Amino acid sequence: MIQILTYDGTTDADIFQRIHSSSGLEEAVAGIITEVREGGDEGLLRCCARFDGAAPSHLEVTPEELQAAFDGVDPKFLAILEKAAANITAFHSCQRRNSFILNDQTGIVLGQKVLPLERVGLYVPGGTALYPSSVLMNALPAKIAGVEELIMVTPAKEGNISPMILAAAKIAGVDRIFKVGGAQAVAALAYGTESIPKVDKIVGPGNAYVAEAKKQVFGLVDIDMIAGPSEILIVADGTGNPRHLAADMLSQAEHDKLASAVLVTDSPQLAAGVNLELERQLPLLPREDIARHAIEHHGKIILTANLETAIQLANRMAPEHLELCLDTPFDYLDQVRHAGSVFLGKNCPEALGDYLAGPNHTLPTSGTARFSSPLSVDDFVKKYQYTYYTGEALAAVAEEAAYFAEQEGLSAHARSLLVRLEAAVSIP
Ligand SMILES: NC(=O)c1ccc[n+]([C@@H]2O[C@H](COP(=O)([O-])OP(=O)(O)OC[C@H]3O[C@@H](n4cnc5c(N)ncnc54)[C@H](O)[C@@H]3O)[C@@H](O)[C@H]2O)c1
Ligand SMILES: N[C@H](CO)Cc1c[nH]c[nH+]1
Ligand SMILES: [Zn+2]
Repeated sequence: MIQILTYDGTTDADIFQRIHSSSGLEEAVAGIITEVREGGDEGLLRCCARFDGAAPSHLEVTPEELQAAFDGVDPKFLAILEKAAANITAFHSCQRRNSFILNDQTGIVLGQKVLPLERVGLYVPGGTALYPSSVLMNALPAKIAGVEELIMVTPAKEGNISPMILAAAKIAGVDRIFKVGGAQAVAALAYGTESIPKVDKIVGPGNAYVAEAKKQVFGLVDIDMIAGPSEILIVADGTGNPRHLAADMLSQAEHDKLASAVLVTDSPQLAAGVNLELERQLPLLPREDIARHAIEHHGKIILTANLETAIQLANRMAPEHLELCLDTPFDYLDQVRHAGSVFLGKNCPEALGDYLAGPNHTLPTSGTARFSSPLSVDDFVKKYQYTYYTGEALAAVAEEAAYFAEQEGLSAHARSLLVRLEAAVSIP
């Protein structure tokens, strides 16, 4: 069902879909942002009525609503959410950064302070599928970083948010939750309204409207990344199990018609076997239409001469998720340069990472793993640096620094360096 390509060293590495942008999207989103910036809550509610069918009767989820939702969720699911939260917390706790002080020169103290962001907005998608896992993956690193106030927004259907989403928010310690989604929610977080406080940074995945809104408000606030459709690239040799590999490809294909699933192997037998398995398993999926579209339009099976070439190709593609379905995957890990998250061995389906393993599932897509990283505690802190010199320490370097300034033609800089010196009698 997928065309099997033989890699000749020139196969286009630009296989993953670029960030989706439809015509008119930019203008439509700019209009929504203006409506919220100028109209505040009124503009926001108008947009909710227009794009989500109805405006919620009240914007903020009350503590009673939150508790009732939590109490209504299947206890088995609550226990799994708690377990996922514990694993995500354990992993992300290792990412904490310390401030430092450098005072190895007499009379000089240098330092860098790491501080949590004060207020962060978390977008949780709520259109076609529900992602309580994304609540945990985005909120927990923020809590670990020490963010003072975490504001969540998500679309409400008929005035209500899914109890599973609310339960995940309660477990993760989200501070306030608002029943708004889409570009209007991003605008409200960026500019603030009477009800929704302005935040310093907006994180979380969303559809094309959400992504475009994040792009347009970047600069006024920070954003995490523009996440495109899901991607998986599997490197496997002839010992791979076609049934398992096809299942892994379909796990990401079912996210989105634009999702990509790629197998790179040195085994023609495995390639053919996975192809047959894809066709066999697709009709078993409730989201067959989405997964079939993704596989048929953005699925690839690529044959390489050996595994080293397979990994070189993976590096060129810089996939969001990379599975090394090999018997000795650690032998190959050092060859990996560009990927969002790597899954090692034959017992590590990528879906483990979506929910439970602990590493983050908000990852760079569309080849951006070449220069960007998974969402982490780093996304929720900022730094400032500081410098202290005694008079003696300044005197020891002032002339050199002033000379440097003169070379740049900046004599006021030079003057400020020399004017404090004891011997600065000639400086007026
Ligand atoms: N990368 C990740 O970690 C990750 C995780 C979960 C979800 N996702 C992605 O997030 C996306 C979720 O999208 P979704 O649509 O289900 O939910 P969403 O919440 O992102 O978008 C729904 C909102 O879009 C707005 N909207 C819809 N049609 C509109 C229109 N014509 N004009 C203006 N606004 C409009 C509405 O306000 C609606 O509430 C998917 O693409 C999914 O793959 C990614
Ligand atoms: N695989 C998605 C990111 O590409 C994240 C996710 C959430 N739930 C299931 N999967
Ligand atoms: Zn997934």
